[in-house]
Amino acid sequence: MRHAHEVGKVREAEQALMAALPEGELMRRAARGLAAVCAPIPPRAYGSRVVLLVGSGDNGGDTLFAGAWLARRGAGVEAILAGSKTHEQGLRALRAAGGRVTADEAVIDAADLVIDGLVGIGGHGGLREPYARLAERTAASAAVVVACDVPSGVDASTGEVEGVAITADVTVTFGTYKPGLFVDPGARYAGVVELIDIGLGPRLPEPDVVAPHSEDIRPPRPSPESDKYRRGVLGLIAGSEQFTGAAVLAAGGAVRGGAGMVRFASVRPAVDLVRQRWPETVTTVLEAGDVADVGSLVGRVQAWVVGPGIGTDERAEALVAAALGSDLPVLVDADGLTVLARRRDLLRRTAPTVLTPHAGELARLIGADREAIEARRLEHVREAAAELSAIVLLKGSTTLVAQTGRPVHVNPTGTPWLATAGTGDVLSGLTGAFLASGMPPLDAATAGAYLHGLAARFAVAPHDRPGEGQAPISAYDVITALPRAFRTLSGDTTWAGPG
Ligand SMILES: NC(=O)C1=CN([C@@H]2O[C@H](COP(=O)(O)OP(=O)(O)OC[C@H]3O[C@@H](n4cnc5c(N)ncnc54)[C@H](OP(=O)(O)O)[C@@H]3O)[C@@H](O)[C@H]2O)[C@@H](O)CC1
Ligand SMILES: Nc1ncnc2c1ncn2[C@@H]1O[C@H](COP(=O)(O)OP(=O)(O)O)[C@@H](O)[C@H]1O
Ligand SMILES: [K+]
Repeated sequence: MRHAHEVGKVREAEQALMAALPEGELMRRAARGLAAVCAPIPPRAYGSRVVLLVGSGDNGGDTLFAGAWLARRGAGVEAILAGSKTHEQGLRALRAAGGRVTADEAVIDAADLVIDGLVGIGGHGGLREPYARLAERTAASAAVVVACDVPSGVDASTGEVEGVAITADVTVTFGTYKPGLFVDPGARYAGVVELIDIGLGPRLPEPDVVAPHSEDIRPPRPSPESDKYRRGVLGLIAGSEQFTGAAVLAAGGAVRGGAGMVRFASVRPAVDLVRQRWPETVTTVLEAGDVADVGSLVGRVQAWVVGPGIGTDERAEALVAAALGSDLPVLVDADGLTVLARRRDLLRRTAPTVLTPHAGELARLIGADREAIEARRLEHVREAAAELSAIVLLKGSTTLVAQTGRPVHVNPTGTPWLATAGTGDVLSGLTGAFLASGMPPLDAATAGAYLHGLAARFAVAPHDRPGEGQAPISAYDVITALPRAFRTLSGDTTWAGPG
């Protein structure tokens, strides 16, 4: 897992470490790390044009020291001092190394490399002038842009961006990742993120946000003792007279997600279609009076998924109530979430509940504004998990999974091509398969988002070659690419079976 800490925790750890080190040592480590990442970037070491954007705090200090290092190795370094004051030792070091100070902002236009040291973790609110103007000019230049610690204008703790921010190709961050580098909109501005170890690690507390690596994703694998029941039976309630496709897609996610069995219940047209496409499912046709008894009609299951395409009428409400009335893990998605917005009482239960809203659905659930959720995803997903007593997977650009008392999990896979109807249904079926296997719900949701996003990437660019173009995908293509996504996980590439 990559760990990210909010600013307050970074500052505390930094204070403790600083007290144990000679003065200036921490900044030296940060600046050396920044310079080492920057050094190979310009087309030539000698005579390359490097511009430093220097603010009034220590972020500017790091940048000046890194600039001094580059100047000593032959780069032409010019610093724009944009703050009300400047880090004095940093400025002395730059001048001693042959770097210059300039007031001419046009140097940005011709730069090979711009290092953004305007603000780091001390930033708050939108960028003020002249910082905003410098950020815009930098965006218009052809220079490679490296942000020191965080792109200026991005809130390090939340990823919020108010107005203009530096758009970086690379962000060199110190001591620990910052949540704002993982979560949109901030993540979009960060580019590739490089972490520099400055010795903070042992002094850091529990992370606020974590991003899994592929080795952290461990979907259930059958063992020699497995049978279909022990692998986990998923009960899936999806589809209606009007919406049948959602049922087929959710069933596909569950089947390809490795459920031992999928028991599917719905009205006749949805059952017929699911049977046709996924004959391996065991189906139950629900007549008008069957709804409240769906649990006993379907038979034994280890988890439920309810919601995709069920509509939002009274019948749908009864289906959601029936699933949540069980003492099993239940994932509620799509129409099921719309029903829950008016029946939050159904969430009072002891077994785990997983909710998989997009921002619009979450807005209805917690009575918030959709735009506010998009702008401050971390805050809202945490709030929702606490308020709804559920594990909440918030979909969209950067999917987040929150469970109260645990770091928020941020999904590193996915692609904007996923923004197409039906892909969410695949995710709910897939995650349901993991829940049915007995996986803890936070892990199930994290693994679901990861594999779903990876499958989508494979579907978009199947050959995985550098420079390969991308093509639009359907939700069905994501299902088809799921086996390949599973196989990339560590340990799944070699077959050590019989023979
Ligand atoms: N922590 C660590 O482990 C280590 C930290 N290190 C480095 O220190 C950095 C933190 O330095 P820092 O505390 O001096 O704050 P910093 O980010 O330079 O900004 C403060 C200045 O910005 C200004 N300002 C704020 N918002 C603004 C806005 N919207 N628009 C315009 N201006 C704005 C604000 O002005 P004010 O609002 O107070 O008037 C204040 O003057 C950190 O990111 C890392 O690079 C490393 O050296 C070693 C290890
Ligand atoms: N801009 C985006 N970038 C990356 N992924 C996105 C983006 N927008 C949507 N997605 C993903 O696409 C899927 C859409 O799900 P959802 O909105 O529930 O669609 P549907 O209800 O039609 O199935 C989710 O997995 C979501 O995370
Ligand atoms: K910065």
